Amino acid sequence: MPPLLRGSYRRVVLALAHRVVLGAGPRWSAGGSSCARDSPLGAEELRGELDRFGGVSVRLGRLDALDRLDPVAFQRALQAAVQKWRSEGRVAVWLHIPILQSRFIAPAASLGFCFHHAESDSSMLSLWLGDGPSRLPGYATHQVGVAGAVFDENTRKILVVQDRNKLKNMWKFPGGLSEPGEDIGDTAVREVFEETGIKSEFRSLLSIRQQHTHPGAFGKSDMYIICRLKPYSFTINFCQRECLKCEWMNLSDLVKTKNTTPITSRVARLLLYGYKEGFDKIDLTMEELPAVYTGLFYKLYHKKLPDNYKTMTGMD
Ligand SMILES: NC(=O)C1=CN([C@@H]2O[C@H](COP(=O)(O)OP(=O)(O)OC[C@H]3O[C@@H](n4cnc5c(N)ncnc54)[C@H](O)[C@@H]3O)[C@@H](O)[C@H]2O)C=CC1
Ligand SMILES: [Mg+2]
Repeated sequence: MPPLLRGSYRRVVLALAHRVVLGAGPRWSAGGSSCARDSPLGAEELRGELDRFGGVSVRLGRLDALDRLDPVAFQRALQAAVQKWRSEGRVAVWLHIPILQSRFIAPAASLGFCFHHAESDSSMLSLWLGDGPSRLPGYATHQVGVAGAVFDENTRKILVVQDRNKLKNMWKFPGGLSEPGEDIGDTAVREVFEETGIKSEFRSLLSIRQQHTHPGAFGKSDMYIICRLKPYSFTINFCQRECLKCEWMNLSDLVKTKNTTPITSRVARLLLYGYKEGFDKIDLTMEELPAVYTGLFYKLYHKKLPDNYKTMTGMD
């Protein structure tokens, strides 16, 4: 490799080669990753970066000139840019718009852009340029709720609550929605503590329910996961805002009661089965494994695999 294409210089050359610069106005300065302008405002110029699928990503927050660009001028610039990208065979355009630049959403929509997703401070619009119907992946399809079935094997009691804001007051396991980046078991332990004051630890995953067009999921589907937790504190101090009642109930009473939801009743019976015949019959245990991406790990849940099967290679 020539000396000039070594190390950081090579990285800069490659990064510039992947940039897509376009428009009739003055050129942008190419200093570092920022897009600082070195010429007067009014330039109708948009800069994007190529992704590995052949699409172009444009982050409006990085284009300083847009602060003083009106929506009509933006629409002209974007239209010209889209034409150019289309002629270059790009398959899609991603437009990242900070919330304070939302005045550019309508002009983009008039050119065929649609919302792909939104976060609290920005939205992402996309436009498919490839042949046939769009092959861009959609965004989130489910919300994830997690409950904790906190079972005390010594007393055979199970922790149950009645929600305050529900139409019917039925016994259920304490739980709630998972936060971004939160492990399933951590959600169960956190929600149980927030709603009941009981401290517990994760033991296993017991069930997964999938329900579409769930009323509380903003039109998305709902994934509701119930975990088996082991308590290590026992004094209830329940959240009055979220719960109407909270108690340690005999597992056999929860199995019998009609004042519960079908899923709670089913999981109560599953726990009874596990208690009588061994929790290995019902538990999906968790193990952390390395992801193929360097430095990342994930949690895998499945029935316990005997150690000799973890290394076994053949059928013998
Ligand atoms: N079958 C069962 O036993 C039940 C299962 N679930 C599942 O539990 C999960 C969610 O659990 P939650 O306890 O509901 O979540 P959560 O414990 O995270 O509480 C949600 C909170 O948000 C509030 N809230 C919800 N919508 C609101 C709105 N539009 N405006 C203002 N406040 C609002 C609620 O009052 C509650 O305080 C879901 O996966 C759901 O399917 C929930 C209830 C019963
Ligand atoms: Mg809750």
